[in-house]
Amino acid sequence: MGVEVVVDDLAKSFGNQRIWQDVTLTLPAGEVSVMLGPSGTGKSVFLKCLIGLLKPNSGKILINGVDLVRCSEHQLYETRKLFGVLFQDGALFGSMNLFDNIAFPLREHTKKSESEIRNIVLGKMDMVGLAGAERKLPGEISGGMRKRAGLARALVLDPQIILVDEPDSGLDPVRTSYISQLLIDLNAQVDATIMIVSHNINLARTVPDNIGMLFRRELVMFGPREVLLTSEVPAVKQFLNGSRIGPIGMSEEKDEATMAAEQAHAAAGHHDGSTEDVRGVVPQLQPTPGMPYREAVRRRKDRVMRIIHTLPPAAQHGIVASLDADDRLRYGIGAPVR
Ligand SMILES: Nc1ncnc2c1ncn2[C@@H]1O[C@H](COP(=O)(O)OP(=O)(O)OP(=O)(O)O)[C@@H](O)[C@H]1O
Repeated sequence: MGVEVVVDDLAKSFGNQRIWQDVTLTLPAGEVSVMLGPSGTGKSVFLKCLIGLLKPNSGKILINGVDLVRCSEHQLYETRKLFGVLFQDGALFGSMNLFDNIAFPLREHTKKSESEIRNIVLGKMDMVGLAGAERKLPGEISGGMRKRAGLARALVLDPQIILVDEPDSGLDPVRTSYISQLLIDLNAQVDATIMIVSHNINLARTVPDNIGMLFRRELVMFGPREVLLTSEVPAVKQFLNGSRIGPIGMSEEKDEATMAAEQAHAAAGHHDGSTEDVRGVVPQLQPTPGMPYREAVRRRKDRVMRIIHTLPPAAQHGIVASLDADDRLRYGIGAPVR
């Protein structure tokens, strides 16, 4: 099973440009989490801090008892072995075919024989739906296939934590849905802790167990998906509906007067630019039939039911509504009122 990642009071600046501060959250072991936020709010910076590519100014990142912010180079090197990362563009070597690209970490970091490497690479390529494409060069395949290849490469060392930077960037909505399904299927197969950075609303609504959002140099929220999907916090609500109405502006922030003028414009019947008005908790993606049971589901239900009394009423309602008869029995909750 994947490992828990505890982030405590993390802050990051470049020179005197504060990116974010007070970021405190826990990525629960083996669950899928998404970090949302408008462009430029520091999602990729957060991801790079998690893997130790960037150093936060203060705070802690605890993995298996090691604080990545203060640990030795050796501990950082060892802890990094737990990670698999899919960067935005797949970060493939253009001159190597897919097989060699995916084999690269195995050849660099292990002493495995070529026949073992072949078995692992073909297995991972099959897992991401790329069987038969071993000899293709990155320049000969679509963006979606490059992402799959990047994902296969992220998987070859059997990571316990998988970080995925904007899996939807450059993909059409249909290919984005396929990659969303692939991420859930992977989680069912490998049970790793997965953190996805994205601003794709559909992916955020349907894939993760937990959602967080960065805005105005802070973590606005992080919690079970039901909390953000039912949130009345203006920035969260605006973002999840892709609307112009709310505190998020063209260059991140808006003043009160602009907000009031836009609100009045919308109230007068003018369209707010959103094509999405989805309310409440939409169903989460399930693994494709034939895939193993996703262990995170049971663990997450147990975890969320332990803290349900601390969550807002709308989120509680969404969680209870998603329970089946067996769950209700398990958690001692009565039948729904008809
Ligand atoms: N190495 C760096 N040095 C200086 N500034 C940086 C560095 N990396 C990122 N930044 C700045 O940090 C801010 C956040 O960037 P980041 O790429 O993390 O945003 P993001 O939320 O991932 O955006 P997007 O959704 O558009 O990818 C930006 O202002 C960026 O210019």
